[in-house]
Amino acid sequence: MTLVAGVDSSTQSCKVVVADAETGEIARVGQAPHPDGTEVDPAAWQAALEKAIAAAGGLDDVAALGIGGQQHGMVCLSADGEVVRPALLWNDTRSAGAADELVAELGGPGAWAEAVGSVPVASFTVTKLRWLARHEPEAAARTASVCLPHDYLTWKLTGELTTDRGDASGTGYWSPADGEYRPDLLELALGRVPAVPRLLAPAEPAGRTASGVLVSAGTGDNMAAALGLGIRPGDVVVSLGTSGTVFAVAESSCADPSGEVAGFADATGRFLPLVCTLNAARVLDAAARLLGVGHEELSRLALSAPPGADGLALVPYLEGERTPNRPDATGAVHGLRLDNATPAHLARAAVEGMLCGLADGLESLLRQGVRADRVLLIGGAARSDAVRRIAPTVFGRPVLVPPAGEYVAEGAAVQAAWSLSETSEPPCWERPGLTTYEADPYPALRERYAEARDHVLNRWV
Ligand SMILES: Nc1ncnc2c1ncn2[C@@H]1O[C@H](COP(=O)(O)OP(=O)(O)O)[C@@H](O)[C@H]1O
Ligand SMILES: O=C(CO)[C@@H](O)[C@H](O)COP(=O)(O)O
Repeated sequence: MTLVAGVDSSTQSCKVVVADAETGEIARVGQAPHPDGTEVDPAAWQAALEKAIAAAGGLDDVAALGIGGQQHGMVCLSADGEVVRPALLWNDTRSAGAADELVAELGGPGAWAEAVGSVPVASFTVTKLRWLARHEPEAAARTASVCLPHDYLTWKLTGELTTDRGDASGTGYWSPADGEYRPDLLELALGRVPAVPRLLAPAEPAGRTASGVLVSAGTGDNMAAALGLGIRPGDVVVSLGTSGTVFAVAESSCADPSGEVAGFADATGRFLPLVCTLNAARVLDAAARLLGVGHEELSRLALSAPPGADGLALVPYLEGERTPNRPDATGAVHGLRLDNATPAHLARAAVEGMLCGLADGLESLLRQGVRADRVLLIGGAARSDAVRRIAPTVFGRPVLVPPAGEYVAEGAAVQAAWSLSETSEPPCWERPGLTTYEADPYPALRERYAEARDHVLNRWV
């Protein structure tokens, strides 16, 4: 039996799975936490990766490894390969002003959608480079090359600075439609063109570790999840991790001038239209903290309240929001009355509010012509029974839930096996059984959320 390993170096932690390269059967797993915060020293990701690999039994019997990583993070390297400053992550919103500048300078959102398939907001790497040039000119001057979190870890393993089309498509300076970098946009942002990772073909190896383990190209976490689930056109994935994402695999590229849908590339040569919210699983973390309960009790409370929480509506912009682009917004609770001022109603409103943000994202995808024959629900918050049972009410359609698993890491392992086999398409591993959750739609809930979502305060200055 040949074993491969896959990694999910995500916002909150690093997860590793070791699997059979032919069947995908999981043999071992490991995990290690990441530091909190929206800027992180990449050395912390490397330390967590080493711990998670050790927890997964090491790589001595593994033939290939792939790295899936949180998208967009700006990793700046000096000429001698030192990290110039902590990486700004996808959920850092300090470059929101820089994003507005760049959008205006290129000629508006439509120009960016045409150039790179997406309209940059603070999450995108290109806006972080502009912020660096304006606010940390010395660090900008020392930046010889810029890469992404998964590129950094792959580089540390192989000595090669490479990337893949999936993660490159989230930078704001690589075009999914053309398959090329846009050095003009790098120069617009930073004032000069730094070195960028060499782009690898989907199954092209990045190199080998010192001990000889083959390392695949790696990719962004959502692209890896699509691989891990084996989704096809017609499938839509709702991922409820630190970020909330709604995405699908498409045969052609997308360019949404509204900026709601990011026109990313996937890890196989196709495309990955995606909507991302800053707020997802941590909305439920916050609600549990407010109520002084754990996730199981929060779920029980939420299910004990009626759909719509008797008019209590929670707007989940706890970290600002990316879609809609409200980087300075805060969360809000509306419709509070004596009869709905209960822990159960607040728990229900938190689940419904979080899901409504993703339901808006699903509608944005549909407006771009994406087919949603099936909606799959994954991510940490999908472990919640309340989330699984309430999601069909909010989405107005059934949701299919695979067994709790690390589908980003499994997708990275699929890519590792693909790099070993060098076949034209990735290996088709046996997919887990899906549990269907159905419920009566409750349109008034979405109408109530639409009434509430614009009535929020900006963060306290
Ligand atoms: N049973 C649960 N109910 C609700 N949230 C949960 C549950 N289990 C884990 N979570 C939350 O899921 C999040 C981690 O999900 P994960 O997909 O691993 O995030 P990421 O990949 O972004 O690091 C954490 O915020 C955690 O609190
Ligand atoms: O920014 C995006 C997608 O555009 C996020 O999906 C990040 O890739 C973070 O992912 P998680 O840590 O939430 O898995």
